[in-house]
Amino acid sequence: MTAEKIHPRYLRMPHAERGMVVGLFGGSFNPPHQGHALVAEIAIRRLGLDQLWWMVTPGNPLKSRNHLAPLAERIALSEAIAPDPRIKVTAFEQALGMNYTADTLARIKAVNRQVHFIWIMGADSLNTFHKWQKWQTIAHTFPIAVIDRPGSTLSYLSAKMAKSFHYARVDEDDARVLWKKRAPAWTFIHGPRSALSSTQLRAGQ
Ligand SMILES: Nc1ncnc2c1ncn2[C@@H]1O[C@H](COP(=O)(O)OP(=O)(O)OP(=O)(O)O)[C@@H](O)[C@H]1O
Ligand SMILES: O=C(O)c1ccc[n+]([C@@H]2O[C@H](COP(=O)([O-])O)[C@@H](O)[C@H]2O)c1
Repeated sequence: MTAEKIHPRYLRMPHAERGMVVGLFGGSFNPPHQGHALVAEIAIRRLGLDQLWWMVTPGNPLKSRNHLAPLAERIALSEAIAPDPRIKVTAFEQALGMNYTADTLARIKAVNRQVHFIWIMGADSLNTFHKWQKWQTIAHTFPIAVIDRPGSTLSYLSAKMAKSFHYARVDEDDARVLWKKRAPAWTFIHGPRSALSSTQLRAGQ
């Protein structure tokens, strides 16, 4: 399926008002599942978000695209599963020709100087974060909230990112004011967990 089948509203960066706190939740969503919806719900509540941009990536640079469903399909399934009107499903990275998060965040920052952003990811992503392009730049761009995930609970201690930015860790009791912190700043949020994964769903389990 090609970009022409994607409604143009998904190819524009969502609009946020000045002063808003906006979570950026990037993912392959191949397919999206209730674990993603739970992360979004926890992030909205614990971080006090006005919006959460559910950013469906054209393709994770570290993953093979062999079994990647078309972007239009991942967008439609994300819309169907996103539980809250504050969630804005988007795929504007496709239109910008970007799939490196560092580039995306630089662009978001450049055009939204008055908005407060927080990058959101699951605990498994924290484990591999140091393999992302310009990962230290990402950590210096926006605060980061890591949501616990079964199997990766200890990443907040063992991940390379966690060690490198140990000094910048914020207690989860202060998650609601994370947006006020100057990056680097990150927190690890515990709460209800889901063991679901897209891999499992693709395997039909
Ligand atoms: N069950 C879950 N609990 C917490 N975070 C999750 C969960 N599932 C996915 N995430 C997070 O959501 C984001 C998008 O994940 P992704 O779309 O790759 O899903 P996935 O289930 O990990 O997929 P796959 O199994 O194909 O790797 C990532 O930051 C990931 O860490
Ligand atoms: O920029 C990178 O090098 C990079 C490497 C791996 C993952 N990411 C981003 O991380 C988000 C989660 O990806 P995924 O495949 O784990 O759902 C998604 O927005 C990807 O574009 C980004």
